[in-house]
Amino acid sequence: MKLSTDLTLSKFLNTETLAAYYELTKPGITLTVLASMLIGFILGSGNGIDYMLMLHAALGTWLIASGTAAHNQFMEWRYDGKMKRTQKRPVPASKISPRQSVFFSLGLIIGGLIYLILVVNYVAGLVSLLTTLIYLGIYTPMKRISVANVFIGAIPGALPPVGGWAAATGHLGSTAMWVLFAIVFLWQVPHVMAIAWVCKDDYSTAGFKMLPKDDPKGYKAVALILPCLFLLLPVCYGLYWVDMNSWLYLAGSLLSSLVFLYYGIIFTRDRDKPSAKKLMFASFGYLPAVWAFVIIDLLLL
Ligand code: HEM
Ligand SMILES: CC(C)=CCC/C(C)=C/CC/C(C)=C/COP(=O)(O)OP(=O)(O)O
Repeated sequence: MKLSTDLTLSKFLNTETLAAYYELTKPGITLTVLASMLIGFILGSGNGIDYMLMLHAALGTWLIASGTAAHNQFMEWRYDGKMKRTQKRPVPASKISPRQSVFFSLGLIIGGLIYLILVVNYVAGLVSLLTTLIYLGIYTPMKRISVANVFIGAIPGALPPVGGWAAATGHLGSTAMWVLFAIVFLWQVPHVMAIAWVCKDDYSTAGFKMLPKDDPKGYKAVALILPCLFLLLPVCYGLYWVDMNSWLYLAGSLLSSLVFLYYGIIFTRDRDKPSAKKLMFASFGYLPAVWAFVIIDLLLL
């Protein structure tokens, strides 16, 4: 009995298995989610940041966000196995079994939720629970039903700054918090549409509906992307308007939004994979840039 426990433990602890579990948590997306939560926490804190509380909020959010991302990979492993982009993920590549991925992901979700409720506050816990439920319960199945999934997926995507705000303040009533929500919500539409164009064939082979129907020339995709890119300009102005940040943030975020818009316009003109790829990379840079301007502005001015 002892020997078999030791063998299971040593198998679990070998570096390849640990790397596979880490990959199951979608580290890139999860880290950006964590950064968005921290921005909500810092702005929600006003002048006095409680660093200990911030650390607890980060740990709880990291646990539940990782678990949520891992559970999405469990739910989609058969479809992921059909796409070039995702077929090397741990479950389709048989590095982790579906059963192991369920235990691991549910453990992280439940652990993170309890941690947030007990150590941070129940509002932050409830926001995270709502995030997980919308992402796994509505968005994930909807990806195979309708392109409207982008507007549903954008809700859990944009809730982490709200969770951060709730963690710092214990409540949800603030214009600045909804401005943060709007920035991430609007950013996701070009982010997702650009990726959907780049991975067009892959997504349709796996049966995902990520692009508008009957849109071979990409006009419908452009109609979704451009309004969001234009709206990011006044929405970014919102944080300056509510006095959360000053001119340095304003200049940096408007410049970032203009660069993002520029790549949106290039895509509007060309509507092909190379221009979609450029827009996709611009989307990867946009949020980190805006968050960096929020922080630099707070530190310097
Ligand atoms: C409906 C919403 C979203 C969809 C469908 C989506 C989809 C994707 C996909 C498919 C990729 C991989 C692109 C590639 O293979 O090159 C990606 C990359 C990325 N996404 Fe998103 N995403 C969404 C929302 C978000 C949110 C809310 C965040 C974080 C706040 C985020 C952060 C990132 C980051 C950092 C990357 C690049 C690194 C990586 O691939 O892990 N995404 N996204
Ligand atoms: C605090 C907390 C619970 C945070 C969780 C937030 C979270 C996981 C947001 C994900 C946003 C999103 C829609 C990603 C794309 O997933 P996808 O399934 O389209 O990506 P894929 O095709 O690469 O699997």
